[in-house]
Amino acid sequence: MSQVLGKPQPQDEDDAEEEEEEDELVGLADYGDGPDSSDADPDSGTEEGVLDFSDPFSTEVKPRILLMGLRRSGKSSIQKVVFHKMSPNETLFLESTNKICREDVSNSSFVNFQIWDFPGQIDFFDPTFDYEMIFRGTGALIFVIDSQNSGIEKAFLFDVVSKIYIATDSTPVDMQTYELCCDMIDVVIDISCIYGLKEDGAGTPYDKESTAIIKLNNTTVLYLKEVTKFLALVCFVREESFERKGLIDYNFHCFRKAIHEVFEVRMKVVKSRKVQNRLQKKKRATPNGTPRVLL
Ligand SMILES: Nc1nc2c(ncn2[C@@H]2O[C@H](COP(=O)(O)OP(=O)(O)OP(=O)(O)O)[C@@H](O)[C@H]2O)c(=O)[nH]1
Repeated sequence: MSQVLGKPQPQDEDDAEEEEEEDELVGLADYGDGPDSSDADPDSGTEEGVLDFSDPFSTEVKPRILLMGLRRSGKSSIQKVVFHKMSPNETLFLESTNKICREDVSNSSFVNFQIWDFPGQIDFFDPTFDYEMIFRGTGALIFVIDSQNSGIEKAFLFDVVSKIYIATDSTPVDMQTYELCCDMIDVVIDISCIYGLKEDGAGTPYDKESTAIIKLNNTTVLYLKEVTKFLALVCFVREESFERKGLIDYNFHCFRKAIHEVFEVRMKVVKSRKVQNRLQKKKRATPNGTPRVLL
């Protein structure tokens, strides 16, 4: 996470750790400082250069996304368009990446990971690289939305900053539907930025519960509801069902509660991991090499 200007600097290692811990916990509930890029030189042998993805004493264990592919195959473009709001046309002017770049993405409560961009010219199969590749599913988060009974035709749980959908129901996703949701998020987020998160925009049905409604046609309504400050549920609802909105709102209420519980568990896990790491470090050695705990 990048350093915050004007913030008093920690006095010692423990203070620094505590501050980092606080930052991470805050990061789960608030925006961080946005993406933080750094170049990692594979030859330098520094922390950034060594491709050690498994530091056992690391206090911050972030999932890592490795962008790998042929030269000029679009790795940097994906990163810029998804995380920096660069328009696809602008990627035409991107220069070739000539070293490994690492970026911390921590500007939302849910999306918190590192991206490593491996430039096309790097021979990833060079035996001097010590790496391990793990492909992990993101894990579906949509608990059961009672779509049949509530009249919801399609539901997405979005990270509103990156507009990545974290989860969706089991019906197929088509690009048009997805793009419509993204446009709606853009509009709602713009309005909420202008008028303050909990205020109505002029003529826009953005009420105090952070809800937005757009009537698409005679049969479907697009319904957005804020789940947390960073997550929004966007649903396509049949209009006749929307008239009985109580059931949808009840479903939403249960869903929101479950999501909040997930975050509470996550906060507890992060906190206990930090405590464990600190204990482990203290046990290791004093500055003169004497073990702190005499056996
Ligand atoms: N037509 C088309 N062009 C693309 C697409 N994605 C990226 N490009 C273009 O391809 C060129 C290379 O894109 P980069 O994102 O720099 O590729 P890279 O894989 O990071 O390249 P290296 O850094 O050399 O490894 C740019 O001019 C992009 O505008 C795509 O989906 N379609």
